[in-house]
Amino acid sequence: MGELQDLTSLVRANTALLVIETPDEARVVDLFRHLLMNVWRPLYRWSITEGLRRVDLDGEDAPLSPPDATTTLRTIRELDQRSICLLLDFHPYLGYATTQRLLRETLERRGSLAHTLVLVGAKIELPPDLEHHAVRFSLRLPDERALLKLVQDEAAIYMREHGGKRVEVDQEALKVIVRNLRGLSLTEARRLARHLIFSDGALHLGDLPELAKLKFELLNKSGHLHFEYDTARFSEVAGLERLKAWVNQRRTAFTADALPPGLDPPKGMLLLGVQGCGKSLAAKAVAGGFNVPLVRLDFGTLYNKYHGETEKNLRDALSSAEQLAPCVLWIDELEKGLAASGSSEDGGVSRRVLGYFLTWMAERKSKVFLVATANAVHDLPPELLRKGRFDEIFFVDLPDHAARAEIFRLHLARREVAWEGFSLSALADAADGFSGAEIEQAIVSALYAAHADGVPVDEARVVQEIRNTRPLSVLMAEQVQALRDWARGRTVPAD
Ligand SMILES: Nc1ncnc2c1ncn2[C@@H]1O[C@H](COP(=O)(O)OP(=O)(O)OP(=O)(O)O)[C@@H](O)[C@H]1O
Repeated sequence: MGELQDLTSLVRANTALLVIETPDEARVVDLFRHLLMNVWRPLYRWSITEGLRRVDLDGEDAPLSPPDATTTLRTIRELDQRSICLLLDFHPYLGYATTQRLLRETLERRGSLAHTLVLVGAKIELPPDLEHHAVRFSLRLPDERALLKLVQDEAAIYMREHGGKRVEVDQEALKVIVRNLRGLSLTEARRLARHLIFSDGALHLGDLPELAKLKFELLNKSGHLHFEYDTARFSEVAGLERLKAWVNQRRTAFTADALPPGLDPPKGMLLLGVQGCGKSLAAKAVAGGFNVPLVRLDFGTLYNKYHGETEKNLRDALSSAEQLAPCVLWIDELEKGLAASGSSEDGGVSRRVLGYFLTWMAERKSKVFLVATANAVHDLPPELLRKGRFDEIFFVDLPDHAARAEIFRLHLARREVAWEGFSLSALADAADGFSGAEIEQAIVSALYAAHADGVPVDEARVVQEIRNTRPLSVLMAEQVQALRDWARGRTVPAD
């Protein structure tokens, strides 16, 4: 059913109080004007500046009474036909006892007809007494056709204001921009489109990072998501060949406008494994490869001692991520947020959080690709590892000889060291048992040492730093082996 039909049903059912949270006030008024074709009732609109006016007629009537909140409610109670009253930004006045009481009596229809009151505002919190009278209604967000039209309108405005100068449009970029405006209300999308167009009179691929950042700032209302400015490319990741091929196969299905027949959008993967072997880097590379924003959810910050708040925080964070779709949602150290304990020690909070998270994973349809990373696999709840939760569970092990050589090459090159003069194979031999992070650290230490001596870094110094390092695979040999044993049969090797 469309949103107009949904609203019509609610009005026909004589719903006493509708609450619509949106910045698109004008769209709500429009929608209700259309609704009058399905169910005829007088339509009134109120704001503190304009007072209560009837607006279903061709023009707009003069205000019925002074605009203050209590007089308005009294006027509404005296209306002699069942009416719809749109109250724009009325909720601040609910802080007053008289207003609150009057509204409650109106909703309970004591001495007045069965009017439908509609509270409209960007964010509406109701006193508990009123909340149970309210039906919250979400406006459907504009689709790509509406967004494309909006961008074109803004481009036309730009042209008018710049003496006929046309906006330079890269058609490929336009498609991606419109796709990335999804999840925003019309007002928000218009603001961002205007910003991109008016900043340089053009729409091009270079606008995408700015758009992703602005959209994130608008949508991360919960504050639990972090926007990761740094994504990566798979060319910066050594090894992990099977994982790369797997992601590559899913790229077009994730980014395509229309899904290939018979396929659901890929949902995500879990990366388990040894510390410092590139799990976080791979998460960043997935976002870079899909060309979508990367947002990180810090599970640890969701926990709150007040009853129900933790679940609410998770709900808000996941719903912000869905509004940001298409995006990659990265949950680092998943085991910290969803520890296997799930006992009643915490009043069942971790059980409920896990339950909500599993349902979300199973039921979501939006293009949020989840990349969860974890080190302490024994702490993960078994439900999470069951087949079908993630599309795939990869085990990221220590890099093999070829991957180590590639890690040396990548990191020497990144630090502008002429790696051609180094024997990458000899370095890879020396760094047997090292993680990528440890190799990177050895290069950095060698660079510091060479800098202090005022000479360029050479292979011998890097080898020296490697010899000075006791890698985690030695220091924690038993844990690493236990991890590998656990992973066998339960996960797919990433390499
Ligand atoms: N396969 C790799 N290719 C290139 N660089 C790597 C690789 N593995 C690790 N590194 C380097 O080590 C750094 C740290 O790795 P990263 O944080 O991705 O590991 P991790 O597995 O997520 O570790 P942790 O479990 O400790 O969070 C990376 O930023 C990168 O510079």
